[in-house]
Amino acid sequence: MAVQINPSILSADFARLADEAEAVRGADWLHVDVMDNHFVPNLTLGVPIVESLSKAASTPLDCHLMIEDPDRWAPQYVEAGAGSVTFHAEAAAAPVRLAREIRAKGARASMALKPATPIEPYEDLLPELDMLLIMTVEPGFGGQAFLDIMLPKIRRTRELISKHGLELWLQVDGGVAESTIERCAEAGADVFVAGSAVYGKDDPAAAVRALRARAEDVTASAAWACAH
Ligand SMILES: O=C(CO)[C@H](O)[C@H](O)COP(=O)(O)O
Repeated sequence: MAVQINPSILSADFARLADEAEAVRGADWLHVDVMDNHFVPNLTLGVPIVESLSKAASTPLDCHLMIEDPDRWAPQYVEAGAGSVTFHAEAAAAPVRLAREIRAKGARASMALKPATPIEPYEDLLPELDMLLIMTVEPGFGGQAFLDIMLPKIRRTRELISKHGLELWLQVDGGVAESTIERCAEAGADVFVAGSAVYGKDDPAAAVRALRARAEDVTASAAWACAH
């Protein structure tokens, strides 16, 4: 199972988005944080910017919708060119129907859990998803400290994925940096979102390579990866 590094454009210069996308060439996906100032106390960007960025960027877009009413909006992000769309379990009225609609429109369907939301109630939904995102900060802002208390949830989620024999990607987002990525990889994550740890560096592409190397080192010998 390959490690994936997804730089979050929340920490990029929004006036130079196309250039910032090119600055992380070699990354697997560009993580796009969509915030509506209702689901989270911050406001970022919407469908028109995703549509433009999807045409300008050579890296596919992984859109993380931190918004109310994703049942209405998520399909529009697929139409705007996102290759993967993540909605929040806490916000979706009909998560199974929504995941099926995202897939039917041709994108990968993903669901996110805030730190206080357990994975267990969603075990039966996992086959409907291509990726599960575990937030390792409270969503809303970049540059927050990684929440170590999320590591057991990452472990339990990896166990559920193995138990059901699923090809589900397990993404972590928030405070992921060279100092924390190894703990996430050891616990079972294989897709890593990093904002300030990439765009906060002088050479963002080198930061992506450094993060990847650390995660790959751990994944090569991690019990969960060997058992897979
Ligand atoms: O979803 C997010 C915030 O809600 C961001 O993707 C995340 O916080 C990335 O920033 P950083 O790596 O600096 O923590």
